[in-house]
Amino acid sequence: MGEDGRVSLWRAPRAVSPVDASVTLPGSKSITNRALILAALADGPSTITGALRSRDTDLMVGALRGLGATITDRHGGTTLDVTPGPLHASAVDCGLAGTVMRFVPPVAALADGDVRFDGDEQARSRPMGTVLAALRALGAEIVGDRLPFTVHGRGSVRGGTVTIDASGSSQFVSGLLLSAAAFDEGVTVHHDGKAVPSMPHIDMTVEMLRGAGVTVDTSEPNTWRVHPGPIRARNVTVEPDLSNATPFLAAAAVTGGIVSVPLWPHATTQAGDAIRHILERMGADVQLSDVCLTVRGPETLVGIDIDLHDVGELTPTVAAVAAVASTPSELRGIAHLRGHETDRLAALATEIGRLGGTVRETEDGLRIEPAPLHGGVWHSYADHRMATAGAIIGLVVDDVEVDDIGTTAKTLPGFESLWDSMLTGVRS
Ligand SMILES: O=C(O)C1=C[C@@H](OP(=O)(O)O)[C@@H](O)[C@H](O)C1
Ligand SMILES: C=C(OP(=O)(O)O)C(=O)O
Repeated sequence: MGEDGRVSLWRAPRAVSPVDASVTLPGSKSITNRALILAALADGPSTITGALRSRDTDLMVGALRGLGATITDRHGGTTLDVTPGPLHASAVDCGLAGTVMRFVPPVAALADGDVRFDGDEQARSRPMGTVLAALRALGAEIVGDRLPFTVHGRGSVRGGTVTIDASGSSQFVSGLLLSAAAFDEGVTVHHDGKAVPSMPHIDMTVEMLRGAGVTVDTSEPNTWRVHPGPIRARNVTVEPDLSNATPFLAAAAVTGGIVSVPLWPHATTQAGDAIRHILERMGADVQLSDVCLTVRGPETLVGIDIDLHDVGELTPTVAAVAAVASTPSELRGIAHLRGHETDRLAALATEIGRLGGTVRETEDGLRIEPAPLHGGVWHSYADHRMATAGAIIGLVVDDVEVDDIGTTAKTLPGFESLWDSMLTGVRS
């Protein structure tokens, strides 16, 4: 925001030559926020190393501190020491963070006292009703169906079995599972509806619960059963955020350059790992070594026909690459993106269209045709991944200006300087 109250424009740097850089990314938002919830409910103190510090993770730290956990930091903030405490009345600011608004209410239901939730104006339209109705069915008392709402915590929650339609967000399932072991009877979640999106994120939840000694039964399809019992305190090291790596790897793809990301895990539940195969299918050469992932962009980038249902978080990056590809792309299976930070399908169609692109919003995705793009203002809609999508296009299109580049602080503070360093070939 400028001094006059208007959102300032960031001139997206144009790549004057193919990029050639190594970019080290901070920790994963999704892993950090899960680790924080589990540590706050654990049976002793834990340490989280390599944590992401960003708006979304700071909101999670603030929420859990307010509820009673003691959280201190070291090493510039990226090592977090978490000591659980009795959970009590509080007020939670969710900002625009899906992980805070969906993961913290079950923790609040365990508190002794009222916990009021609110967030950004834009967060008030993000879907919440499914999680709150499920919590009520499990014995919690809640007033409201979307932000703002109040959880009347009574110190314990009965738990049991609940059937929900999680086709709107995997976070509905993850949120219930993360606290479930602390409910008297544990929780069994059945999903009934169209396919659940972002399944790798539910796998991440299950894997992290099991890592903390919680018994989770996933033997029946669309059913997750968490047994009641202690959540073991443990020290966790957070992987780099692979979704946040995708704009940098896309930079190699669109400029015909080369970008390496150190510490890319060989086995991971992060959705961002899918970028390897996506960029390969679009013509890039992708190599995963013991030390890093390296993407070399092709001479001619081709479009892609792909179902992104499992990895919807990558859509803004993939759409930006597709917008400058030589052949059409069809991105499918992502109707649920209409409930993300903003309606991402409408936002991408509008903004690529504004720069001269040909994009059609379909029932469950986007169809993007090759077209010569020109400069203009790219609107971010307070969405970090919209802002980085504008930056990708701006590498190869003159005079693209991104409004509110600062919104990238939701998950990647300092994005602009990391982007500049990539362009100047600094190896971070
Ligand atoms: O659990 C998580 O950490 C996330 C789950 C996904 O949400 P949806 O299932 O709503 O897409 C993903 O898009 C989001 O960025 C993070
Ligand atoms: C959908 C996203 O975030 P949130 O955790 O707020 O849902 C995202 O980061 O792409």
